[in-house]
Amino acid sequence: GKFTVGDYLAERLAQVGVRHHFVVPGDYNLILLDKLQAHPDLKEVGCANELNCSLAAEGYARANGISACVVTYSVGALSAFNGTGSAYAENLPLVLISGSPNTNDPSQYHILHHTLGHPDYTYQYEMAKKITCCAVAIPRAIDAPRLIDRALRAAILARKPCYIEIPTNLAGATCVRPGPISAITDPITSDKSALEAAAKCAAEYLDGKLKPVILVGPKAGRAGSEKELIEFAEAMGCAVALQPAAKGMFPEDHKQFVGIFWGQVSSDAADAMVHWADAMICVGAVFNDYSTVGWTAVPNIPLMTVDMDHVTFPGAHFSRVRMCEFLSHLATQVTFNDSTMIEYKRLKPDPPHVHTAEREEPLSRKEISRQVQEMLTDKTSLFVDTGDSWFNGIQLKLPPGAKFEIEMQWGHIGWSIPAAFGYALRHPDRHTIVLVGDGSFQVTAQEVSQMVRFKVPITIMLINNRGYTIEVEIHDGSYNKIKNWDYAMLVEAFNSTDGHAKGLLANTAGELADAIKVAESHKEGPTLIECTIDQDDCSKELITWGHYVAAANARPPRNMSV
Ligand SMILES: C/C(NCc1cnc(C)nc1N)=C(/S)[C@H](O)COP(=O)(O)OP(=O)(O)O
Ligand SMILES: [Mg+2]
Repeated sequence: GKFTVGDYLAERLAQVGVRHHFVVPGDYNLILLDKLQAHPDLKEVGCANELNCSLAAEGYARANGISACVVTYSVGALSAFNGTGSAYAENLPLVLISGSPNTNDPSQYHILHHTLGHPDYTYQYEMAKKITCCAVAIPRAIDAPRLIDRALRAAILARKPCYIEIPTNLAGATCVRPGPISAITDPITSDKSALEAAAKCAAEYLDGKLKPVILVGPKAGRAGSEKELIEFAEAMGCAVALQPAAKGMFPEDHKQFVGIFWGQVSSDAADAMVHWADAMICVGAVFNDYSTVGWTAVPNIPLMTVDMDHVTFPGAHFSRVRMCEFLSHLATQVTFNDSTMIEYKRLKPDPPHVHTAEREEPLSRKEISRQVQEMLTDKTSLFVDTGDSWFNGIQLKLPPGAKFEIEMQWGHIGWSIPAAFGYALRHPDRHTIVLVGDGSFQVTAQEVSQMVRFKVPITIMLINNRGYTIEVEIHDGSYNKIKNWDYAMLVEAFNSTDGHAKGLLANTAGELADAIKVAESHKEGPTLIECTIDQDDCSKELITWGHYVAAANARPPRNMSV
């Protein structure tokens, strides 16, 4: 048959590495879905709603490097904007694709369904521009190759989402076949002179410094620089601290790992090392209100920062220097200096004694963490949702090979359920485990039914503390209470007559241990374990962190009258 706009998009998505595309159908995108479905390399994954569809694509992009979410106009896309915002905040190239009205409708001033009820349908495209690095609306079939290629290349280079809007009557319109994919995927390498000048500046910055420390942030992983980071760190010989959102991006069993730097809620004396440093090399770091504990933990020495495509020093900036190329170049230039590791050996706290609860003891947060720690292997990918799960997850020690996924910049409660689903489809080889609170779970619970449908054996540790405990610790009120569900029963409901999920309840340490054994041998579908703990049984880190974040939120408005 004829080659169409939809076929062009399908071929390009397959060429950039997409193997599953996440969809919710609607009459503006049905022809497009047919074309995507027809591509041999693409597997269509239906989701229960467009918020979850976009969050599943966000999680898929973490596993695959790029993802696609296909929704219908307005009623679909406006929900998918939330997962797209997450992809923007988290530096993930999610391709948001939306069907849109027939190209004849605007000039006929037609009032159409799913729209705001007036004949101007450009509002979605205008909104999409704000939350993507490139937004295109295809006006004619002949423009499709140029605009689709532009959006895909922009997303791949910037590691940000892009938006492609395809009118319902263009998806099946005739289109030329795509040219070489290298035109889309070839990276922009560092400018040679900028790279050399930046390396020279680094030598000057480090010259004479006695106690350099490397601080790793979340963009180090997103830039695909984990290998070069290890090379650089080993050439330096110095302490390596990680921001919480970067957990898992540098091996925690590495001899130079000194813990998570998170101000007063740091782990393993990482804060002492950062405060002791006389030089700090920030690699992909993001200093926001949460990672600086309400601005109480902002480094106060001059920094050298290595970002995804530029490098800065006190008094210098170099554009078009790619992080991975700069780090591996520096690794051949720097002088080995392990003074910080010698000091760390003096400071490193002894591992805390962890109490093992008796089987009949009521479950506590500490006992859950102890048992989850024992679940972690080199095959584990651990997702931690917004809530005390952040703190419990970040305090866990990752064994070699274990991976960690967190959404600390966007922080959408419930993200972990669809995101883990999308991730696990791309990584069936890994054991995906989710740490999620009861409040978060209630936001996106429907996607457990997709885990049942696609037989994805994810283990969901649902921490039921009867409400929004993070919010309770920041600022309490009746709004932090939620209606309790029978979570184990809910999973049975998703099974209906043809599902194989397991829903288990653990009120005691023994029941949790037994439930984890069931989960580890259950491969036919997800296992949800509801772990009940007291509402105020939260980590000490959450209470400290919540106190400072609440203070930052409460800063009075500057006196504007003078
Ligand atoms: C309501 C909200 N944040 C505000 C919020 C509201 N809506 C969205 C989409 N995202 C958000 N972060 C948060 S962190 C709750 O404490 C989460 O509760 P839960 O999942 O139960 O975890 P904890 O009990 O450990 O806090
Ligand atoms: Mg809760």
